[in-house]
Amino acid sequence: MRITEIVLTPVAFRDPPLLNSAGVHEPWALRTIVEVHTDEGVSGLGETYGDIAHIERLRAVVPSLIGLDAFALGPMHQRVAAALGGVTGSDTHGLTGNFSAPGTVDRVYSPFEVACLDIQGKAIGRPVVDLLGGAVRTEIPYSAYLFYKWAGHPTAKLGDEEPDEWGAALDPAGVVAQAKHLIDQYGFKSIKLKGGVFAPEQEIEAIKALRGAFPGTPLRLDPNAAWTPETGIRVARELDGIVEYLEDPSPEIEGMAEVAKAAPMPLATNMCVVSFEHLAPSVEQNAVQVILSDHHYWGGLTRSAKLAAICETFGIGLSMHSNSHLGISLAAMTHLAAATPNLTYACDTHYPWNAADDVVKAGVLSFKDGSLTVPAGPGLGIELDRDVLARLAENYRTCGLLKRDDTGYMQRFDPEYEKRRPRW
Ligand SMILES: O=C([O-])C(=O)C[C@H](O)[C@@H](O)C(=O)[O-]
Ligand SMILES: [Mg+2]
Repeated sequence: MRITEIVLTPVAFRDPPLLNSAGVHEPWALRTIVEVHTDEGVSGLGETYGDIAHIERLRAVVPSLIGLDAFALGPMHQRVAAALGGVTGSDTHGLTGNFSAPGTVDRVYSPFEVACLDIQGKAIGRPVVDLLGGAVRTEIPYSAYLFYKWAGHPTAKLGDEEPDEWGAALDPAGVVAQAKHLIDQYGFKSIKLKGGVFAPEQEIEAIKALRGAFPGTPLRLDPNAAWTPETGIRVARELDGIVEYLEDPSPEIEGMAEVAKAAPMPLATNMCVVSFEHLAPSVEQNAVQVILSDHHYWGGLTRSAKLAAICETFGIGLSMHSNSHLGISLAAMTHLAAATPNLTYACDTHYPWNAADDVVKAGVLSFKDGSLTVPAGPGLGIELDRDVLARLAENYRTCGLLKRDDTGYMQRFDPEYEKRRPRW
């Protein structure tokens, strides 16, 4: 079953003004939809970042994948590495941390691997989860992903925004209201708050307000490395018994290791351990106790399964990370989570913030009690909505954005704003 054609479609979809330690989300989030076609008429889908440097790398490797067997994933990884040669420039996206050449190969390979697994599943009439070892669970819990947020995107200056359907969340009461909104709609049973926006005292207060409003619900706080190790230790002690893990309190493996020595709860990361070469130094220093896997940068679903085995070997917990994404990514995340026994935490997803613009036909990916049922159809079990795809591709052509730039967008409204890590 040979690959005959690969179509890359960059898309843009609406994104609310979600705040984080690097700035604020722009009005459009970018992704690339990957379609792989074969000589047997079976096609597969993948989804990845939409930043221009990443798209250029995807384009650069496509010719070397034409003619390859859709089952030849090992050779495919080698071909991607060879086509990228000595990777230069930055392939970072958002707040996903350290750039490295092997990590870039894994990022570029990932959507092609997912599309080929979709093809393989369709060819043998089985869901992708069966290609990953079979489902150890069929309902995949996701967490309510809360963000501090402006009421809407400003027109010219901060304060002139038209409120969107979510409204503002700029203090503990706003955060609790947002949690209620998300939980009422989706039924989530655990909560993550994206922090690193306000001084740690306010974010501790917000977590305590969530604890009061949702007793017994597992909570997490993620300031994306906005705190010095000293601040990280102070916050960790304040949140003892309140959060199930603290995510990326401080920058780098060394900073996390320092916090970990004193923190009463596990530390999690999607910033300092984001590629296979980061695992050994992290294990040596016991820097993190939970890794947020993400198939978009761990090299697809099969390499994420390898990460899971390494975590099991070293007694490291496993959770799942997300960035702004659409339903192809969500379906892939769900199959992976279903096949990964030691993924014991509810997965992150940005999907509720972007669901209105999904390129996947409605019906399959619908949350019940905070969980998704693993799609049962062959492959990823989803279908592309070509009308939506065409609309989002047109958005991409007209939106004027070529890469994610949370800091630059923030500076339009606050010229003094600087990205600082750590800030407190
Ligand atoms: O857990 C995380 O660090 C993320 O989800 C990274 C994302 O870039 C998030 O901070 C965002 O969307 O602003
Ligand atoms: Mg994180």
